[in-house]
Amino acid sequence: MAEKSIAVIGAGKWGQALHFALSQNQKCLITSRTKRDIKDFVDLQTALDCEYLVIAIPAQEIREWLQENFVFSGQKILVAAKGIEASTGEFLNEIYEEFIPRKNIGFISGPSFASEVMQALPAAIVINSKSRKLYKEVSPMFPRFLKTYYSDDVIGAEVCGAYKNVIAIASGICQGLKLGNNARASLISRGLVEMQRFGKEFGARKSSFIGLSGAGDLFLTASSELSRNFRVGLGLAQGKALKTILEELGEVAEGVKTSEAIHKLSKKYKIYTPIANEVKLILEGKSAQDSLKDLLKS
Ligand SMILES: NC(=O)C1=CN([C@@H]2O[C@H](COP(=O)(O)OP(=O)(O)OC[C@H]3O[C@@H](n4cnc5c(N)ncnc54)[C@H](O)[C@@H]3O)[C@@H](O)[C@H]2O)C=CC1
Ligand SMILES: O=C(CO)COP(=O)(O)O
Repeated sequence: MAEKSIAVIGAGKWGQALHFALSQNQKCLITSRTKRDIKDFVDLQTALDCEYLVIAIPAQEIREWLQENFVFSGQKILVAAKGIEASTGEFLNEIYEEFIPRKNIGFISGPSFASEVMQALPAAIVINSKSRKLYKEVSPMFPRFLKTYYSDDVIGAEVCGAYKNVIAIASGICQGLKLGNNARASLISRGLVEMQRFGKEFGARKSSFIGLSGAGDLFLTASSELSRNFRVGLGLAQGKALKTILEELGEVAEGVKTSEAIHKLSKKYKIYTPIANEVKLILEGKSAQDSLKDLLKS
């Protein structure tokens, strides 16, 4: 295995942005399931032979990808996805830990639109890992414009990153329905409370929700059309079918499937998750008007 070699797996928006960022301080390779004409592109095996892997494959695809492609040989992994597996309600750390020792895994969280990272605009992210050693190794790999913080609250970061996508859909609906800035701010702040209540059930730390991973990423995603999840909400408010919205988007909006996962988990553990529940119902066809107005009334 080469020394301090690093590769990004998955050449979507975030994978390419992370490749750009990580290429500032060292050579960084990139691969994806289809061959791409992009700088540093290598085949999957060459990428898998690297010591550090940044895996930027969407949450719903990761289990199958790991089963089919991954053999652990000491690699250290940074997980870039933000979502919860809908079919099982399992968190990504649970899935990854079936394949890789916990001490070798870190999760990237925080407010970080790929398009802004691609322009080298400043941002702050969190590397969440049970291993501070891993953080110390990977932190210098990031460029100056991406300031890194450390947290060991892996589950907190995961809940924040996944849940904010669902609230961003709700916020996009709110915006699309022209319910006003007051309504949107209320929705976002109640969303933060809801995320925290949900996370508490799984051992997430309160402080993560008021930091970069929680409030930081939620405020970003739930108030900008740069967010794919927010745009899903706008489309729903316009009465478009989900299928059409997702086809037009052409990129992943993790909040769609994550709302199913949250529903599954909140039912199982009896957690009060009113916003996520309404988002799931709207995605299934309930009128966005009725849903959001009811939610903000009750
Ligand atoms: N775009 C952004 O600003 C950010 C995205 N994220 C997260 O990163 C993850 C990826 O998002 P994006 O790259 O933006 O999405 P994207 O839709 O642009 O790209 C997803 C990539 O995953 C690949 N992929 C999908 N299924 C696969 C499979 N089964 N095997 C191999 N590759 C597969 C696709 O070919 C595509 O290249 C998501 O979980 C997202 O929430 C996190 C932070 C920022
Ligand atoms: O997670 C993100 C920014 O931190 C990106 O959000 P979207 O997937 O909604 O575009």
